[in-house]
Amino acid sequence: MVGKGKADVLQQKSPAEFFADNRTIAGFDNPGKCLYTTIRELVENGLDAAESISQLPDIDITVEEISQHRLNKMRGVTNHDRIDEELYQDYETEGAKQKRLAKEAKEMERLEKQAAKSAATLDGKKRELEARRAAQAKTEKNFFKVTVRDNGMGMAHKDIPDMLGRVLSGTKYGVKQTRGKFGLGAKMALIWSKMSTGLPIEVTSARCGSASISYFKLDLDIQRNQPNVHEQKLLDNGEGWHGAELSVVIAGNWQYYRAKVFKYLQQIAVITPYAQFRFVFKAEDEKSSVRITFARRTTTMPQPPKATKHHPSSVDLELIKRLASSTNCTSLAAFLSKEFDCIRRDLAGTKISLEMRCDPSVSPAELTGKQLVAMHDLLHQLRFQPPDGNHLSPAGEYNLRLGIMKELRPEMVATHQGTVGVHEGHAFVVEAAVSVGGRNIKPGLNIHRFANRIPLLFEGGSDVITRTAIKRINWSAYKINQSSDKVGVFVSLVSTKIPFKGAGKEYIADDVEEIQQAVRTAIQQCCSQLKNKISKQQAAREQRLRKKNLTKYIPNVAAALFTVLQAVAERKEEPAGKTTRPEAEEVVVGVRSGEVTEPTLAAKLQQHVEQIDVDMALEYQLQQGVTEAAKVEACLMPHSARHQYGPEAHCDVGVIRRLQEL
Ligand SMILES: Nc1ncnc2c1ncn2[C@@H]1O[C@H](COP(=O)(O)OP(=O)(O)OP(=O)(O)O)[C@@H](O)[C@H]1O
Repeated sequence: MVGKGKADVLQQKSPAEFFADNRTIAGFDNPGKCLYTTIRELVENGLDAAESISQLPDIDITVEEISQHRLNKMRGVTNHDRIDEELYQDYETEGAKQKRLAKEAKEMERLEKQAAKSAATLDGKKRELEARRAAQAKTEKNFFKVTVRDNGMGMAHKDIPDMLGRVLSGTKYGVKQTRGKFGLGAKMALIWSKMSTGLPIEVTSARCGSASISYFKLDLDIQRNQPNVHEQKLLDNGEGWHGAELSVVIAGNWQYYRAKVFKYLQQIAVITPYAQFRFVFKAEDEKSSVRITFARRTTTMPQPPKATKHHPSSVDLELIKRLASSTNCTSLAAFLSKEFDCIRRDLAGTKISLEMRCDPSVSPAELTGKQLVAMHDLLHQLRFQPPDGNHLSPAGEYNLRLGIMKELRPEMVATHQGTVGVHEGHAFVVEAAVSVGGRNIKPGLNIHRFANRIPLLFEGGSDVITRTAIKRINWSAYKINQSSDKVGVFVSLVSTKIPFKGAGKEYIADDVEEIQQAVRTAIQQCCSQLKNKISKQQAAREQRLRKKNLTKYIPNVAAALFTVLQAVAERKEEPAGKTTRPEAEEVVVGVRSGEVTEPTLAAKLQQHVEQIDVDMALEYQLQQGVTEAAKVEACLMPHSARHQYGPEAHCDVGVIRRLQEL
């Protein structure tokens, strides 16, 4: 008989244990990414909290570097001097150090020699070396205290331990557009803090109008998935503050991820220009500290998203069972019309019940398992109005444009907001902006992705927005060169259900046909608007170039012309049979009298070039068509009852009417 091995023993894991073991799923990969995701999760909670009470968000983010020595002090661990250096990983004998330095110098020398032969090889090698160094830096870790403070709705005292100390608990599970969704982010930051430093989270929070401020120091019992409160107290809220401040001490890597953190902050400032973000990085060495403020540029906030009901075609069997057992409705008819979106009263009252072969007055709680299965099938087969999307809260073209102008200062930008689409019974809206030019923009497509107004910075290659922009748009048809022009593509998707891949909310699936199509249409609409502007800009550029070229030759032409004219002027007699035109004769006389000189000729030529410029501009306008709508009445003197129109003067581009006094 084979005995049961240890591996066969049935074990169970709590959700907290599962996520602690599989941190990557939630975006907590390496120390650097953990620092980035912690900041992101706390900032997004702050934004959700402020927007839910229609408060212009004020978010303060502080990342404080903490040395191992200070961390040990915080943890109450005694700092010991090393007794035997050789036992440590970072130990290097003097000989080994010299050997390493010599090897590195030799490698550099070799690379430089290669440079003489082929620049490309050197580039490749350098990149290889940099990648190796980066990979090393990525896994290096330091310690940081991350604190995020907001002016949102705050949390009720009694709920704080569960909200922040129990994985998969939150207030954002309803059918509502929110940045948070899974009830996981802040807890993952705490789990990482427990795993990397062993320190608890500190929370200070007050609800609007609350006389006290709640303070908690707590951590999470990972095996039991339960909060473990170390300390709690109520402080006086004399100043009537509301909001939350969360603080965790975690391992991280600032050096490698600082660029990502700044990019994230810049992107979130683009999509939320009505928020103010103050970021401070306090380094151990004061010189390396950083302070950045992304100032609020508008006080116009999008309408807050509203909670809506489940659309009948979005519900699964389990959800129907849950709704039927928890509803307050006492009849099937009321249950269908009150618990679901888009089911008309008349349909719910008779027709659907009839199709289900059920009495409309039967209590939902009394429906049998089979009847619930029949209801589920039916709800997916019947035709209902799609959700109208009024509950969604896109950033709005105004905000999107403002954010882009503020952060990137492009030469031109076009925006478009698509109509409401539906995916699995969930409404969605796609907004897009395409910009050309601007500061800190690389040539090519610079794609910026947002989902429920969160910037997405990782896994871009698999995302529906990136793939659509790169593969499904014919940029040249819009006079945009996708490799040499500095193009910014901004696409924001809002929905009550974003098809994210993974709990880390890093990219949107590319397999939803409706979303793919809506993203494509939104980008194309922006491109069409830009095409017109780009054509005009190109024509103006060509014109400027032509003028520049003509102007360049004026001195030489004037000199040559003047030499010829001088020769003619010095001639005593005209050759026989040759008659000179009177205008030419006039010029020759001018040369003789000194009235026409080389500079006057040059000035005349310049005047002519300027005139061509004006004529061409007018001609261009004519080609574009001066439409009725484009005509503007301009009065050059006060237009009153004492005046009337006199005779009209017509020219190619307009009509001038003289005003006469009566
Ligand atoms: N700054 C805050 N202000 C008010 N409530 C907060 C704040 N931070 C967290 N909460 C509450 O705690 C809950 C849990 O937050 P957590 O970050 O763990 O998950 P979430 O935001 O709901 O979802 P996700 O995991 O998708 O981010 C939130 O649903 C919210 O109710």
